[in-house]
Amino acid sequence: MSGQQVTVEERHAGLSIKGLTYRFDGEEPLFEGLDLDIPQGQFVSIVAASGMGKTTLFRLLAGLLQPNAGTIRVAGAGQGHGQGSRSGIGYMPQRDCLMPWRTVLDNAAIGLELAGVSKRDARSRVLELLPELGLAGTETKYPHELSGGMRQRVSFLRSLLGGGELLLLDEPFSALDAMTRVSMQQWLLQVWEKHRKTILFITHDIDEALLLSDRVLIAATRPITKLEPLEVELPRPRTYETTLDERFVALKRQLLSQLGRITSTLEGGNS
Ligand SMILES: Nc1ncnc2c1ncn2[C@@H]1O[C@H](COP(=O)(O)OP(=O)(O)OP(=O)(O)O)[C@@H](O)[C@H]1O
Repeated sequence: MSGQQVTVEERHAGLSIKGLTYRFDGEEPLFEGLDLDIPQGQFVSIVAASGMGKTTLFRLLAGLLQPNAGTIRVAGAGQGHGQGSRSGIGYMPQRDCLMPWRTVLDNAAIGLELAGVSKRDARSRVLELLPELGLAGTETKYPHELSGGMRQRVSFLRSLLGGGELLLLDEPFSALDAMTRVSMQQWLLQVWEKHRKTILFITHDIDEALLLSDRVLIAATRPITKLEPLEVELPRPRTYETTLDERFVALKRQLLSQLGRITSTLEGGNS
């Protein structure tokens, strides 16, 4: 596939997927001929029913699974298609997966160390960023000494430092209580507005998807052959007040109606 022509659109994409097809052995396909282009620096959320393959998509993008067909290009990442995990992508799973025996400093530094940065340089980069991420003074603490929100910030920092231009965030706030979740959304918006990485974000929470994203993608078919886009043209910077804006409410109504139509189609198709 390396000899394929690359279009201008693909060259400016943070992520470009062409004809992605994947099925687990002996199972129905989850993706069939899926195309997707995400411009560099956009914040995009995916909303899909449980079990449709969101986490599998992330594992394909991270190179942890290999597609049956199709290509995946990530700006700044190593290979587009092949064996082994893809470098240049930060992957933050639902649960923080911090190592309990490592301090905040050493947990956050590991992504850089794995990328070949010396331990000393990795640590000084982490120390530089801790205050900005609301983690000042936590460097010698262990994960069990932190709140859930703080653990997710450390996990995010590790992904930010270890990854390149694309961050994959798999329902990172789903295990947090409502108040912590709201403050983590504000926090993520501020960090993203400063660093402007391309973010692909999985969530089941419609308000969260609309508040954070430039575009929401909805999985409309099973197997997923396309993702229906909803452009979120709300001004930035956004705060929680944005969720009270009438334009936000109108988008939410539109998204709920799209989801309702899709759900009835999927249920009808599966019966
Ligand atoms: N290793 C595997 N082998 C076979 N089937 C699998 C494997 N991993 C996942 N699946 C199946 O693939 C489908 C998609 O799984 P996936 O975890 O990607 O869904 P999801 O959309 O992320 O779901 P959720 O929202 O519930 O987390 C599910 O039916 C799941 O049972």
